[in-house]
Order: sequence, then structure tokens, then C-alpha cells
Amino acid sequence: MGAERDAVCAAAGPYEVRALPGGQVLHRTGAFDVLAAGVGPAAAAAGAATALTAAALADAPYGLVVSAGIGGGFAPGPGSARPGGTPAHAPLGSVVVADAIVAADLGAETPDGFLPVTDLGFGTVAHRPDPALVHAVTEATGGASGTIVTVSTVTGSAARAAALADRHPGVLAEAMEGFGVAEAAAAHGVPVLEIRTVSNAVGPRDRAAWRIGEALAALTDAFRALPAALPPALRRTP
Ligand SMILES: O=C(O)c1cccc(C(=O)CC[C@H]2O[C@@H](n3cnc4c(=O)[nH]cnc43)[C@H](O)[C@@H]2O)c1
Repeated sequence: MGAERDAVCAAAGPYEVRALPGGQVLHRTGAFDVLAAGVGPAAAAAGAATALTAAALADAPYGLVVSAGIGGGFAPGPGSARPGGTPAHAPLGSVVVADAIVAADLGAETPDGFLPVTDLGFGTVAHRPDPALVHAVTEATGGASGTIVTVSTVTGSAARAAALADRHPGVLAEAMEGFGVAEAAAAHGVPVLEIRTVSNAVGPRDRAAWRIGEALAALTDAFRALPAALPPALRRTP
């Protein structure tokens, strides 16, 4: 988490540190603010909601929330075809911009398989960022756009990776915070994006193959490119 915060801050110029209730720290930067909110959807939602509320109460509401960090990339395989037929693939070091931010394990296990809470008649399992914003940021960062699933348990088997790819056609990446951040942003009526740079392949654990340094460097590059991709109303002049 600290490494991801530093990778994003490296693109933002000088910043000062502000403590928020709950021990979170908000780095107020030139181009954007950076919040290191913790691991998992609950910590991410709590941190993002706190920062959004603090800003709104200070009459300085945010115009955009971006959930970002490293993540797992899906490899092409059976069931991973994107709508339109292109195989879904997010190689190590690549950038993924979410066109859908999906809670992949929010639901119920039944004898017939997993059911999302929406099939049970309540809740939300997906947020869809503004397509024009997704397109602009994908182009500017040289990334790919697709579904990013949010999980509470990192996928560690080929079977689970295949099940996720089957259930979410067009999935490109997996991480643990996006849906929590998107829920907080939605509660505040603020647009949301999720940007992940790929540090590992989703599937069986293979620590020797992780490329965390490469993914962190790609995260810095993505945030250097981000401000110019935003419409003027969403850009902050330092
Ligand atoms: O111990 C493992 O096998 C393992 C494999 C991948 C990631 C982890 C983490 O604990 C990372 C948590 C952190 O990083 C993001 N992240 C990075 N890769 C993935 C992934 O493949 N699946 C889900 N999350 C990932 C995540 O957003 C967390 O912030 C451990």
C-alpha cells in the first residue's frame, strides 16, 4: 500500500500530509490528492467516504475519484473472450482502466453456483465509469479498458481464475479495493475511475513471476499521463 501511494505521489509533485479520523493520511498534492486507505473493499470504502465527506464539509468537494494500485492480470484462455471476440489479456506491467468495476464475490454460493446479490433482489454489484472518460484515460496511459473485478480473497487457482473469466466476459484485471471506492463515490455523486497496473497473473501463486517494481513504475507513468486526459473541469491547476 505504501509503495503504491509513493508510486502515485511520484507523479503528483510536492505534497503535504493531513491526518484524517481513523488514522488515514491524505496527501494534498499539486495535481491531485492521494489517499492510502488500506487493503480490501471495506477499508477502501471507509477511507474514500471519509475523504469525500471531509472535502464536502470544507466546501471543496472532489470532482473525480480514482481507485488505483497494482493488480492481477487475466491471461487469455477459454472463457476469457471479450464481447466482440478479442481475447482478454492484461500482461505484466500493462495498464488497465476499468469500464466496469465489479464486486465479484458479493453474493451467495448455491448448489447451482454463485449468485450475485442483485439476483437475490438487493444491492449493487457493478459501477460503470463514464465511457468517454474511460476512453480518454485508456488512450493517454497506453492501457486497455475492460472489467476489473474486486475480490476479498486473492485468486490462487486456475479453476477460480477460469470461473471469474467465465462469469465476467471482458474481465482484464483483479484487485481488492475498486468496488469499495466506487460505492463511496456513488454515495457522494462523484464520478469514479479504477486504474490498475499488472504486477502478477491471476491464478496459481507464482511469487517468482511477480513484477511489482515494473507495475509500480507503470503506475507512476499512468498518473503522469492522467491529468492531461481529463476534461478541464476535472483538472486541478496546482
Ligand atoms: O500471496 C499471494 O499469493 C498474493 C498474490 C497477489 C496479491 C497479493 C496481495 O496480498 C496483494 C494485495 C494488494 O495488491 C492488489 N493486488 C495485486 N495483485 C492482486 C491479485 O492478483 N488479486 C487481487 N488483488 C491484487 C490488491 O488490490 C491489494 O491492494 C497476495
